[in-house]
Amino acid sequence: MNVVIIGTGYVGLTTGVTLAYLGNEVTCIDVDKDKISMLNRGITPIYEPGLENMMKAAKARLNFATKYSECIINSDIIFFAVGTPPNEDGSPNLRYLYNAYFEILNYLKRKEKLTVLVNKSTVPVGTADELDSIIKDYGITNTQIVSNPEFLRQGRAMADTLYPDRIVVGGNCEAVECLRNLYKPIIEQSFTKPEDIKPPKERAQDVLFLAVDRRSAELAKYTANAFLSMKISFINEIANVCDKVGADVAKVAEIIGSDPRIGKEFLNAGIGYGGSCFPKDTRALQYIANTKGYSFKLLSSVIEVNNDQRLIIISKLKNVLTNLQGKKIAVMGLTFKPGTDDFREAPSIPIVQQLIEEGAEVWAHDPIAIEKAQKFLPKTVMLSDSIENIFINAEAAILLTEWRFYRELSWNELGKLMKNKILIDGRNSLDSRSLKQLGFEYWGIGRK
Ligand SMILES: NC(=O)c1ccc[n+]([C@@H]2O[C@H](COP(=O)([O-])OP(=O)(O)OC[C@H]3O[C@@H](n4cnc5c(N)ncnc54)[C@H](O)[C@@H]3O)[C@@H](O)[C@H]2O)c1
Ligand SMILES: O=c1ccn([C@@H]2O[C@H](COP(=O)(O)OP(=O)(O)O[C@H]3O[C@H](CO)[C@@H](O)[C@H](O)[C@H]3O)[C@@H](O)[C@H]2O)c(=O)[nH]1
Repeated sequence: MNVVIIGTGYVGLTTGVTLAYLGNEVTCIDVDKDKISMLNRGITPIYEPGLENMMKAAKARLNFATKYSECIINSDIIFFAVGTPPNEDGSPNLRYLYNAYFEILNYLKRKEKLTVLVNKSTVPVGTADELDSIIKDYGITNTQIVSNPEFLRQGRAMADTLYPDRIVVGGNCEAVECLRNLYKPIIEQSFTKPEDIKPPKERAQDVLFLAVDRRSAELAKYTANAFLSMKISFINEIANVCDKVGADVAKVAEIIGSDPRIGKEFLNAGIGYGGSCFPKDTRALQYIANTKGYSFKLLSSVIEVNNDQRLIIISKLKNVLTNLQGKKIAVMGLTFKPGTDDFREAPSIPIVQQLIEEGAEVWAHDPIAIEKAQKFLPKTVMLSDSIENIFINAEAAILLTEWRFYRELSWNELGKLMKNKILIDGRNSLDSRSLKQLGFEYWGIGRK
């Protein structure tokens, strides 16, 4: 099939490369000239394991462009994967999506064959209906809009796309069948498996294809993210209770998680969730409910708990150091989670800002994103490629992103560089027992 992807970010690029790999002719369009120029040179602008290799493998069927052009006329399916970032009030900004739709209207008018327009961007309930009526007002009748929410995780985007649990398509029959056909190799798992992209260990055998109405598909995306965020905020509150009563949150999570009704995923306590989706989508769902006169109390608490949780690490530091004025603090990990170079809503940003406000001298390290960090952190933060540098004379170290790199460090040697061997693990990721044996004063989140 002829596919056009509008918006070549995490979602658009992953989708475009995958669909080309599966045998479709794909054109990826983006207004960002630098991104397209990199892609045309075979370089991926984002860090996603397996993406670059798959892009190479699909090269013959993959085009990148900055201009909407004749490819729209020839397309069977057009995906919209532009950003929907939050406005000040939490509502999603739909400017990019509407702009993209307006850009293609003139081309659609010239088309004879049916075009399926696919909303992959996360959008409020009713957006597809609204776009549908705008298109009809322009006298265009040969299009059908479907909602096809995306559930990939950054850092695992390729595996999540090739080996998803489910594919959700909301829309009317003809368009839904067109997408079922497009996704057939994934639904049936009948493609050549790339060697460097492994399926998740516990994946169900069949990929569920869920054909629903558009509004349910649109709401399901927000619901999934809100529910996962709720699990994280819930376990974080349990961790805070653990700290008060002397229990271990990892043990509590293991016990409750072994009940399949609860499930063991997303029960890692820490400094809260970040990233481009959970903070944005929880606020968007809260906003959507509010606009309909419904106050979503549980979701408001999920958001509030997450905001407070980020700064818990500062209180823990102050408990051991009394005050932070003039003290060197080593910060490990800056991206919002391991496996990505993304800083959107990274907890490291408010934490580092607060450390600076408290007068600390902040030295920070990240295994892959130290250059990018300059754009997001205050200028006074000393960013270093060398883990040793940040530990020299440090009064304490804090871990904010659980990169494997930090678990594999030679802690004995690093401890010798520090002024005080104090370690606060904001992700409960380090081996507390061996660190204590090495003489570290170790504090986790909700760990005895
Ligand atoms: N990042 C994720 O993990 C993820 C997962 C699931 C769903 N989503 C949703 O998917 C959507 C896209 O997210 P993303 O992270 O890929 O965004 P992104 O910011 O990485 O990419 C969006 C791209 O769209 C481009 N763009 C904006 N306006 C355009 C236009 N008019 N024409 C062509 N290109 C245009 C931008 O230049 C940018 O490259 C969002 O709604 C997001 O909530 C994201
Ligand atoms: O037990 C956990 C699991 C995650 N997190 C944090 O939660 C955030 C989000 O993590 P993750 O879900 O792995 O990353 P994303 O790439 O943001 O993916 C989420 O957001 C995407 C965008 O909507 C969805 O498509 C995915 O299904 C959804 O998992 C990160 O800050 C993690 O550190 C925790 O604190 N504890």
